[in-house]
Amino acid sequence: MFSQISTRQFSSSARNAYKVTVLGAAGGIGQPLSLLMKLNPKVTQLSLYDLRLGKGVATDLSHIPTNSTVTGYGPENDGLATALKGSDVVLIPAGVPRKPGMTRDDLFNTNASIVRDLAKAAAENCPNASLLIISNPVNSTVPIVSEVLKSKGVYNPKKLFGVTTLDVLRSSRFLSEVVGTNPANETVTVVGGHSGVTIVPLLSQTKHKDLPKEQYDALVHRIQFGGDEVVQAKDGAGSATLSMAQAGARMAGSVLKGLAGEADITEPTFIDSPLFKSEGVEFFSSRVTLGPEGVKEVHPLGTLSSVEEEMVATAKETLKKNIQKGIDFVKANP
Ligand SMILES: NC(=O)C1=CN([C@@H]2O[C@H](COP(=O)(O)OP(=O)(O)OC[C@H]3O[C@@H](n4cnc5c(N)ncnc54)[C@H](O)[C@@H]3O)[C@@H](O)[C@H]2O)C=CC1
Ligand SMILES: O=C([O-])CC(=O)C(=O)O
Repeated sequence: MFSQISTRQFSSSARNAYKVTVLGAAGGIGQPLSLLMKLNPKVTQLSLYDLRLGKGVATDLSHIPTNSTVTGYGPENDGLATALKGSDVVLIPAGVPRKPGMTRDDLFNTNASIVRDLAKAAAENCPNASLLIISNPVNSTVPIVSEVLKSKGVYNPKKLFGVTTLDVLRSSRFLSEVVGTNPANETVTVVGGHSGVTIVPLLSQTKHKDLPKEQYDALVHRIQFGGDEVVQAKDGAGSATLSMAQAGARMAGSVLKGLAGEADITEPTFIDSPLFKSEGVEFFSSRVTLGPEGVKEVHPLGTLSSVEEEMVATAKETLKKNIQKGIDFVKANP
């Protein structure tokens, strides 16, 4: 009897105990994100890696009395490989953030090789893990990871996610400010990608579809360029970290719920998507239902207003270039 119970506890289909690894765990996003993962009851092993301070952050978090062990690693003694081994979910917020005047694409030269190398390590040490990419520019770093995984023969498109959840959080918040409601009751689907015009909030699918044009235009602009607001307010000290940690923890929480077999877990996320592949857009963010194998269902965009149709068309053109840039980088710098 006892052995039956223990077997069931560890069977992969009904599991509720997961190893989550954060790469870049000592950074502005990494620290609060790691804290939030420490508070998630599905996480029983939290593994933190950074070039510096990984062990310090882990020791600090390890004093919180939740049901998980926390282990910190640096690059010495094969720390990255050890951090990743056996991971179910890997969150990647490693890399440099923007300063005022920069676009996310300006981060490409620095962050592309960081993400490529971390993806190689993930491919070698936890080829079945769900990988959640936060490092910018997301529109290019996600294709970088897919190319690396393909080159290692372990690419599973159902388990690679670009984290666009912050756009979803901002949409709820900013919409609620305009219409005077509780943001907790405002859900907005955001599709496309994660930068400027590629961020397309589908406000026509909310109950506030008749906003006056001026208000609507200002709201869409604020959602698309919400990141700039934080970059300017931080004045050279980085970009969104705390709201991003909340967004990353929500996305990771949803992926974990999907892995655990919970029903109807849906999030917008930037994935290897069938929606516009025939038009040459390999990755696209839309609502995705998450399940035990990762992506379970990719939802179509649904009915769009004519303005949204135009925004999606513009997003696709920019996305094609951003995606190709990532693919070309790995081809030229394997
Ligand atoms: N997807 C999204 O919605 C958002 C993405 N971001 C992006 O997240 C990234 C991180 O932002 P912050 O945390 O504010 O930056 P940060 O500079 O505060 O932290 C980055 C951390 O990454 C570490 N790191 C650098 N190279 C590494 C490597 N090879 N291996 C492991 N760790 C490494 C650094 O040591 C540092 O601790 C940036 O690229 C930023 O643009 C930021 C906000 C929102
Ligand atoms: O704006 C940035 O550079 C960081 C980011 O992606 C965001 O806040 O959405």
